[in-house]
Amino acid sequence: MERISETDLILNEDGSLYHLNLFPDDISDLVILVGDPDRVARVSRFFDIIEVKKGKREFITHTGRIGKQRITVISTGIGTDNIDIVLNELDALVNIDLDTRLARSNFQSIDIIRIGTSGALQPDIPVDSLLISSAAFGLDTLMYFYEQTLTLAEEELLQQFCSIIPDGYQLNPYLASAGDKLIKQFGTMAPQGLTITAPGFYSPQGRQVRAKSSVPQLLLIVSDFQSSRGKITNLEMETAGIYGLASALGHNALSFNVILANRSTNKFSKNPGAIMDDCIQSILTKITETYG
Ligand SMILES: O=P(O)(O)O[C@H]1O[C@H](CO)[C@@H](O)[C@H]1O
Ligand SMILES: O=c1cc[nH]c(=O)[nH]1
Repeated sequence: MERISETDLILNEDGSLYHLNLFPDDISDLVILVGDPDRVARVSRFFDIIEVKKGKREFITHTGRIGKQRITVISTGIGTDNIDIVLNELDALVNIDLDTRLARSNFQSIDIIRIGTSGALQPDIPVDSLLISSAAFGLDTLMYFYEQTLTLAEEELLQQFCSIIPDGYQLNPYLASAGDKLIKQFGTMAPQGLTITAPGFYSPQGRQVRAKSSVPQLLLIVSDFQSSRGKITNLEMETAGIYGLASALGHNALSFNVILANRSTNKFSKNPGAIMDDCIQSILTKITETYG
């Protein structure tokens, strides 16, 4: 086993992880990821007890319990570049001895559940509904930097998707899937769909404000895509990175998308806060039924 150097895995002066500012005891093996730092407290207010409240930059962490189940909720901020930080540091907290800087011999897998917002692509997906990403195409570049193993079916799906991207679009998508275990446990809670993880909110999600888009047909092309695993249902900014890195590290991940916008009908939720709160509550209820 090789010792991990001081610049490969950086610790703060107190020995906590560089960005998350956490120690191994601060987290559960069941982790909820949210984008918005303010959403952390909106999740943890349903905990019976909060044991840990820490943070640094956009990475706010609360750990507590519902009944006997210990749960950690962490904000990632926006984008897969932050997912790189959060997933690697979470994994380090459970699978690296921070004193010896050696990987622990007893690998521990964690369950990672994203509760995020998203825009639907298909006209029949209602605003304010919940959707599970069965898999996600990453239009960002995060997983170019990690070894990925795809099943034959995943390779075929990725090929199908790549074949509809017009020449000149300079997109090189990757694909990553939800963890089988969590799909089995939570998969009936909401419709499942294929997600696009975009490296931005505006032109990378087909929005036209003032800057001219170089991919003006993006929304049309991805909404028309029909695959053996159905249509592409929604756009957001983290899921493919979470699925890709969770799988590379041996963890299970599942992404819930609270649909706030419908890009086909141009409708936006009239009550995004209340809808998110309802979704958080039903996911926490299912978590307690499943793990409790
Ligand atoms: O609501 P969150 O979890 O941040 O998720 C979505 O909202 C943000 C964009 O507004 C992106 O992070 C996107 O993935
Ligand atoms: O359209 C949307 C809505 C929420 N989050 C996104 O990334 N896109």
